[in-house]
Amino acid sequence: MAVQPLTDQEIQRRLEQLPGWSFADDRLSRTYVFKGHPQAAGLVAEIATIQEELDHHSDLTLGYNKVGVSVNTHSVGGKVTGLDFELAARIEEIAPQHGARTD
Ligand SMILES: C[C@H](O)[C@H](O)[C@H]1CNC2=NC(N)=NC(=O)C2=N1
Repeated sequence: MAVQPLTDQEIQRRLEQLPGWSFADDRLSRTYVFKGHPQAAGLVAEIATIQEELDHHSDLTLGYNKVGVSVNTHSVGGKVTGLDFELAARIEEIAPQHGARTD
């Protein structure tokens, strides 16, 4: 079955498994905070690899010690789908390895 937008209720249910992520303006978002720039940049590089593997791409912002991730699914007109949650879960798996703060 083709990818479909999730209902608000389903989004809220899935967000319970992703502490730190939020839903607003039809996007899933999270900011990660690091000790410094190399760690933040390292996460961005690994996210890029995962995004190519999934063929699903977030908007990333790299600051001095922060990485912002924001994603929805263009092919359904910019709504949140299971693909966005799949990417978020993959990023959550690797962020601690780059020293992302857990607070
Ligand atoms: C052709 C290519 O598979 C599509 O454009 C993919 C690429 N990455 C994507 N990323 C996101 N976030 N949404 C999409 O619909 C999407 N589509």
